[in-house]
Amino acid sequence: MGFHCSHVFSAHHNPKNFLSLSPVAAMQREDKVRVPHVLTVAGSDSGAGAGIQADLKACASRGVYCSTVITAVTAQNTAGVQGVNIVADEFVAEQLNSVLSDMRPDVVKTGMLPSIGIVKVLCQSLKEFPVGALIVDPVMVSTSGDVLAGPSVLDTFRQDLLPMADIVTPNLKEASALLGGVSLETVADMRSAAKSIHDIGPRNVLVKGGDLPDSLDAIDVLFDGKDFFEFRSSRIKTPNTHGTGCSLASSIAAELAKGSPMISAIKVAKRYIESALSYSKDIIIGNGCQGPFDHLLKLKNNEPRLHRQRPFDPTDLFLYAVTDSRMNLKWGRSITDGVKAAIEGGVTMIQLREKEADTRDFLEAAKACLEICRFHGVPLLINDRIDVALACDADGVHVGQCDMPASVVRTLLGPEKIIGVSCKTPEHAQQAYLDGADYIGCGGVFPTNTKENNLTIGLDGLKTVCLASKLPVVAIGGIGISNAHSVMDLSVPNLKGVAVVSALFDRESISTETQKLHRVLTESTTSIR
Ligand SMILES: Cc1ncc(COP(=O)(O)OP(=O)(O)O)c(N)n1
Ligand SMILES: Cc1nc(C(=O)O)sc1CCOP(=O)(O)O
Ligand SMILES: [Mg+2]
Repeated sequence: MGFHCSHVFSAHHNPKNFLSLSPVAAMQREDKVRVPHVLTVAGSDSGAGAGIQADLKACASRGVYCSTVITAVTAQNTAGVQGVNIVADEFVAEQLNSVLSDMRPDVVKTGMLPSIGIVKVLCQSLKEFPVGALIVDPVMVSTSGDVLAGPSVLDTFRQDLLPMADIVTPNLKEASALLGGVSLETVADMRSAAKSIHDIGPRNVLVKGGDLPDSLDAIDVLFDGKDFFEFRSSRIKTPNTHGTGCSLASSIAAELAKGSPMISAIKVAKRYIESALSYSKDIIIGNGCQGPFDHLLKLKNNEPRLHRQRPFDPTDLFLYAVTDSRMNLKWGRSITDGVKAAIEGGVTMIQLREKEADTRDFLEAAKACLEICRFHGVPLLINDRIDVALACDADGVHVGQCDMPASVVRTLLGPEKIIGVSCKTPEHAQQAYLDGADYIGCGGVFPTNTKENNLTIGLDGLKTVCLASKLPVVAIGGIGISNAHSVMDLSVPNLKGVAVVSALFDRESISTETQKLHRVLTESTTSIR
């Protein structure tokens, strides 16, 4: 700590001291991972659709660290720009010094550079602290038509900044402004503009044709000084395009920081923007005519309360129905019919265990079951198939000792989803807890024909695991109306209920059997709730 403090205090006087690590600090870094890093030098957008905020989100989404130097603070929303407060040149210089001297970004990406002084201090800083690549997004006019960098800055752009750039990414208006107002209406015009801008000095020029009239696709043209490349993506009908320019440039910067060559970086960045726009095409933020999009592809999950997953409640394990494709086939039922009947009978949790189903059929069935379960407030988990759970946004998964480790599942599914792990020993239960599971399934309590070669641990085995477990437990294996009470009567802490396959699904009436079992559990001498 002392080491860090002394450097923070000395930074203003001698920023280069940041770089001289003590041998101890250097050693501490040996086994650490250095992450790709983009520094964005841009303006703040209070509406957070564009500028610094878009850059941060785009880089985070692409898995790259992003530091920020703020050149202006704008008062901005989905209707337009209401005010701009330009940061003093000296303070932009100080921010640049702080970041570049210590954090050594791989790539610098520029956005709004609203004054000649700011462009000059940036060029000076980059000469002092060279970086792997410089991406210049020549932001001049906001998408709402407001001027963000006046014509007076253009000369400094052309003379000082563009010759240092690895790539410059103008839209049609910006390309035209850089070239003194030429008209750009066709792909051929874009090509010739890219060539002329290249003559100013940047190594690559990407002219973005999003505003090109009469074009079904969004066409961008790259000139690398030798060849032309065209990038096409489908034009997504949405008002939520505010910040696409900033985000594209940041995403290119992010890919370059990861070590991609220029063409792959542009391709990946364009694909990312296209998917994010398509995902966000119907979201509503603000009342203006151009909304932001969802860089992290998460906002749409905020469905109405009825359709949203609720937090895991251990009492959901009380009567846990596990489906079986063979039993459904035997009784001529669809998965959804089985699920509906079990819910009608009073189950408190459902797991789709469809070992034989084709992936596509399984996914479709899972989506349909999820709709039914969300409507009734019953959590729906998927057995084994993390991919299916992710694809249908199920409430969670159940995995066994030979399936994907729960720690990996947790990383893939995130903190909110429910994860259950099959355990037969206290050691399994301890590991499930450490791996971030929410509950354990413990069995086979009794012999079963449903799962081949399943080890029966008996009531004693169940008791041992329950006593050792730090997680709630659901008992499984050969449990039905005739023996459920003996499980409940164990009256051990953590035992919250029973999970059942054949006693519900290998029966003529699923709902009747479910009701009967529910009654047995409720009436059992010791309430485990
Ligand atoms: C609630 C519950 N407990 C245990 C299991 C068994 O899971 P696993 O050991 O992975 O075996 P399969 O079900 O995949 O055959 C379960 N599914 N549910
Ligand atoms: C899927 C499963 N897992 C078990 C375990 O011991 O982990 S026993 C089992 C099958 C449970 O089916 P039934 O209720 O028909 O006996
Ligand atoms: Mg399994």
